[in-house]
This record gives sequence, C-alpha cells and structure tokens, in this order.
Amino acid sequence: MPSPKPVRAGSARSSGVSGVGGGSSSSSSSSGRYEFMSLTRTPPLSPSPSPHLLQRQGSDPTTARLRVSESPSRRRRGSASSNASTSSTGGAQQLPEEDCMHLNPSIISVALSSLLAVDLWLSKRLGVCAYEEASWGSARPLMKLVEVSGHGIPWLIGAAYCLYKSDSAAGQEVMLNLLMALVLDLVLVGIVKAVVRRRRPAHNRMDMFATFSVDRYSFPSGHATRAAMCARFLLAHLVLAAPLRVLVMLWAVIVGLSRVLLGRHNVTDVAFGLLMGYCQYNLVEALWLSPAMLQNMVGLE
Ligand SMILES: CC(C)=CCC/C(C)=C/COP(=O)(O)O
Repeated sequence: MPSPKPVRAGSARSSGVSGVGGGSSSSSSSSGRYEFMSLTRTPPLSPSPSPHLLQRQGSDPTTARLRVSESPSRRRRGSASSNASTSSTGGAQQLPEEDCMHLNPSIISVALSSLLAVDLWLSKRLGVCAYEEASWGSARPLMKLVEVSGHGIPWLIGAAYCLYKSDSAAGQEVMLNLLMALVLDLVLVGIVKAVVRRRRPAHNRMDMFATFSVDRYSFPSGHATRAAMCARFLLAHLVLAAPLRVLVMLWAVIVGLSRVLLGRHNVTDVAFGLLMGYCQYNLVEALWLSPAMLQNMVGLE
C-alpha cells in the first residue's frame, strides 16, 4: 500500500485545500522539513465562528449555538484540552466529566432542534391560506369559518343557551359540565401559553376576533384543545348516529388542520393541542359536577 505523500503547507493553502474535516493539514517546520500536523491540534484555517456568523447559520440562535458546540473541531479541541490536562497531572486519569454529563442532554437538544426545524419548515409550507395572495388564498374565508366553529365564544354562548333552555335535570347537568370544561380549557391553555411563550409563525396575520392577550402566543393551539375536548365530550354525552360521530371527529381534525393552513400555528402547536384537549376531557370527567354535588355546594352557602 503506498504511503501518503506529505503536502507543502504553502501549496495546500494556496489551492484552498485543508485537511480532511478541517482538522488534519500539513505544516512546514522552520528547517524546511514537512511534517503532518497532529489530528488533535486546532486547525489554523478554521477559527471559531463569530457570533455574527452564528446568527446567520439559522434563524434560531439556540440551534446555531448547538451546531457550533457539536461541531467536530470543537469536540476535537475539547478532547485535546482534556488530553493536555491528563498529561499535566502526571498521567492521572481525569475523566472528561463535562462531556459525560452533557452527552444525553445534547442528544435530546439536537433531536429537539431538528424536530423544531422540520416543524417550522413544514408549517411554513402548509400555511397556504395564510393570506389572500397565498397559493390557496381563495380558501381563506372557508378556513376562517372553520376557525369560528372552534372559537371559545360561540361554544360558551351555545352551552349557556342550552343550559338555560334545557328542561331536564340530565340535560342541565351535561350543559353545566360543558360550560365548566370550556372555562377550564381557556384557563389551562392560557397558563401553558404564558409559560411557553412561543411566538406565532411569522407568516400569520393577527386578524382573529376576540382574543386574550396570551393569544399572541401559539403553543398550544387553543382551537385544537377545544376541538379535541369538545369532540370527546359530545361523543360521550350525546346519543349520535354513527355518521354524525364520524362528522364530529372529522370536525376536530379539520379545526386543527385549519390552524396550520391559516398560518396561525406550527404543526407541533396543533398536535400538542389536540393531545392536550384529548387529555383535558379526562380531567373534566374527574371533576364532573353531579346534581348531588351541586346540591351540597348550594346547601353550604
Ligand atoms: C375570548 C375567548 C372566550 C376565547 C379566545 C379563543 C381564542 C381566540 C383562542 C386562540 O386560539 P388559537 O390558540 O388556536 O389561535
């Protein structure tokens, strides 16, 4: 097998060739001999990116930071310094504790950053009704109608009206609990939005009616939580024919999808919203207000 030929440092630089992965390159000693540079030495032609460059690597500075901290040259430098510290302590084994401790969190962070990058890309591509001039802009009025069908105000008014009109105790119980569920949903979504504070997609037009201040945030989608929770509620408490049951489920899915098509949300906001709404129904069942409980509450007053 032929042995590798040393390359003149000058010629390598002039032809723009650096070592494989930027870490292995050749250098010339002062005596004119040519040597291979150690793999663990910091390559002179790949300085650390400036913060300005970091900003340009991606719109999310966190992602950019992650990319740099995970870069091979940085890892090499880290291992080089840990090797140096090992030799400076007279061969005593010093575990690179930092690397061990950050291995798992960084894998999770990289996986999360990748998921978020896909999420942003997909959401932007699916936001085809985000404005009138968009590719499916003509469907925007229809999507806004779907939006109204999942808005909190029509649901609150509808449940209050049915409660008022209902003449059976069972009907009143169901409507009262639906009202309680809708209020609970608004509170829980408001709390999560205020804690997470994820901005709505840049292509969204903030032309929704009747919003709370937390609704400038997008995670999770309140329409999606409400749609999933109300769909489960209706399926559990209304006696519906099979086609209607399918329609209720379809409606919940369409409300969720319309949030992304309208550009209001990213895909993950809606996916999490649907899941959260689904789980919220379990909470509603656990907190179910029965007539006996109501009588007790009234009796206590
Ligand atoms: C004013 C009331 C009673 C409810 C606000 C409903 C609303 C506008 C929620 C935001 O939903 P998305 O998070 O899906 O955009």
